[in-house]
Amino acid sequence: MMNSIHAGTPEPSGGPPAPAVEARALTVVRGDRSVLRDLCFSVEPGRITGLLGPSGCGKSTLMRAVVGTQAKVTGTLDVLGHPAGHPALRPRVGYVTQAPSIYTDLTVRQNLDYFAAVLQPGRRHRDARREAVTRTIDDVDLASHTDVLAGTLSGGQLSRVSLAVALLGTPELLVLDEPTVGLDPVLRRDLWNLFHFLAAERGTTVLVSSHVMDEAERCHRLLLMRDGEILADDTPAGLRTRTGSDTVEAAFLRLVDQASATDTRQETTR
Ligand SMILES: Nc1ncnc2c1ncn2[C@@H]1O[C@H](COP(=O)(O)OP(=O)(O)OP(=O)(O)O)[C@@H](O)[C@H]1O
Repeated sequence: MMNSIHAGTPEPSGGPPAPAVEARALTVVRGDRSVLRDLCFSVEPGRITGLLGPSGCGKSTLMRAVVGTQAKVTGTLDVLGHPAGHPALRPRVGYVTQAPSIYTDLTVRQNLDYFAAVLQPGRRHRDARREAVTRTIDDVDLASHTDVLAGTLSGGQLSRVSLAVALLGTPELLVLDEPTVGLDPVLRRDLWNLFHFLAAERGTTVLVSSHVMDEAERCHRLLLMRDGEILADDTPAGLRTRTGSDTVEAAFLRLVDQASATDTRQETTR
């Protein structure tokens, strides 16, 4: 296994490590609506940050903004020390969308060979490419399926191929949009073990969205979203404690109820 520590390294001044992602007054307009409003948060390097919230609250939009594929973004959004979408970030950020983006008429290995060649073209990188392809197949536990056509894989296997593609360049920041949707409990557990391995052993910063609240407990830190805003930014234990709840799900529901009550009060005083 490679063991290149990228993030979490203290600043030369000895201060805390710089955030992997930092947003200030981040607003995104889609159609005629502000779907993210005035967000301020930072993502710790080398840790797993979960982005949680109900369907439509803006998780994918926020991830797209972080990887630089979202239009109409205003405010400040810095990623690994550059403005989001900066060309220097391309090899440093891995992104897995909800829909697997791989070629179904190629085998698992052919897909990875192809994307590895896009990342590191040329004969002189041949050995590095081969090493990266073997490493990522191993990471996602698909060694027994390397010569299987992607079109004949199950949904869970397909999403693991997508993840392997994102891991090819050993990204410092891995952005994962609902990677465990539709997976069985064993696969979900294996994927979460992989995320923890990546954070702990390679120093990878993982930003992962989910609307499954039990996955929240597996994150180091959580950003809870509701209707384009961040409702809470805390550790799972911190959220449970400050809301007096037994689970993150109960904490989230309590925060939603509080926010709804505030909204109603504001409506009635207008
Ligand atoms: N092309 C678009 N034009 C206008 N509004 C859009 C567009 N795409 C998404 N939206 C709206 O933006 C909001 C946020 O969508 P987004 O996909 O980011 O939510 P999400 O939290 O990722 O949802 P899910 O969990 O279902 O994937 C939603 O209300 C959605 O209706």
